[in-house]
Amino acid sequence: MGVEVSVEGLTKSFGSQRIWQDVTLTLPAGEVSALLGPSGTGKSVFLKSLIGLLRPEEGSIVIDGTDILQCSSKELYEIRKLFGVLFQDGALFGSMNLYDNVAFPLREHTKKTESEIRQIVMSKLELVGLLGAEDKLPGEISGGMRKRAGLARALVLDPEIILVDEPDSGLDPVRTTYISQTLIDINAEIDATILIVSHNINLARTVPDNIGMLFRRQLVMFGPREVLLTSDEPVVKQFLNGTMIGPIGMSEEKDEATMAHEQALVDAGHHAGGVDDIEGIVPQMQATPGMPERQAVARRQERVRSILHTLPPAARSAILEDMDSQRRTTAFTGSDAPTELIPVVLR
Ligand SMILES: Nc1ncnc2c1ncn2[C@@H]1O[C@H](COP(=O)(O)OP(=O)(O)OP(=O)(O)O)[C@@H](O)[C@H]1O
Repeated sequence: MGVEVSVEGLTKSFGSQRIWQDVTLTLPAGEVSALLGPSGTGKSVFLKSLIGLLRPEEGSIVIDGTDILQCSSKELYEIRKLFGVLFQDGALFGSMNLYDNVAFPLREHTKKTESEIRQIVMSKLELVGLLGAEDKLPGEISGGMRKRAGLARALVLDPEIILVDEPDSGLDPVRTTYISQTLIDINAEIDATILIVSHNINLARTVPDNIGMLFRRQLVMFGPREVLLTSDEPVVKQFLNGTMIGPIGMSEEKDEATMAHEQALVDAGHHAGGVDDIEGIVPQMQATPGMPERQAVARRQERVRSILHTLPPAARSAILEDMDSQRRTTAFTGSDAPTELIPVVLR
């Protein structure tokens, strides 16, 4: 199973520019979490900090018992081996075909034979749906395929933590759903801790077990998906519905006067953009039939049950409703379930 990542009081600046401050959150072991936020709020900076590519000036990042901000460079090197990272553009070598790109970390960091490498590379290419494309160069395939290849490469060293930076960037909604399904399937197959950085609303609503959001240099919230998806926070609602009405502006946050002016325009009939409010919580994606069961589901249920009393009422009732419907599904598909379904005749 993947390891827990525990971040406390993390603050990062570049010179006098504060990116975010006092960020505290725990990525539960083996669960899928997502970090959302408008462009430029420092999501990628956060992701790079987790793997030690950037160094926050305050706070701690404890991974597998080691604070990577305090440890030696040798320890950091060891901790980094736990990670698989998918960068935005897949970060593939343009002159190597997909097979060699995916094989690269194995040739670089292990003493495996070419036949062992072949077995691993082909199984990861199959997992991301790229079998048959091994001979292609990155320049000959679509952006979605490049991301899949990047994901396959991130998986070959059996990572316990997978960081994914904007898996949807440059992809159409359908390809985004396919890559979302792949991420859920990967979690089912290897039970790794996954953090996805994204501003894709569909992905946020359907993929993660836990969601956090960065805004105005703060972590607005982080917790079980139901907390953010039922939140009344204006910035969260605006983000989830993609409208222009709310605190998020074109390039940065808005002031009160701008917000009042825009609200007046909408009250006068101007369309605020975005989609209509989606009532309730969209069901979370499940692993593709035939994949192993996601171990994270049961673990998360236990964990969430233990913190239920600390959650806002709307989130609490959404969680209880979900647990109830899962119980009913399990009861129906359990050993007492009818073995034959009565066919429905459509006329
Ligand atoms: N190495 C760096 N040196 C100086 N400033 C940086 C560096 N890396 C990022 N920044 C700044 O940090 C801020 C946050 O950038 P980041 O890329 O993390 O945002 P983001 O939330 O991932 O945005 P997007 O969703 O558009 O990718 C930006 O203002 C960026 O210019």
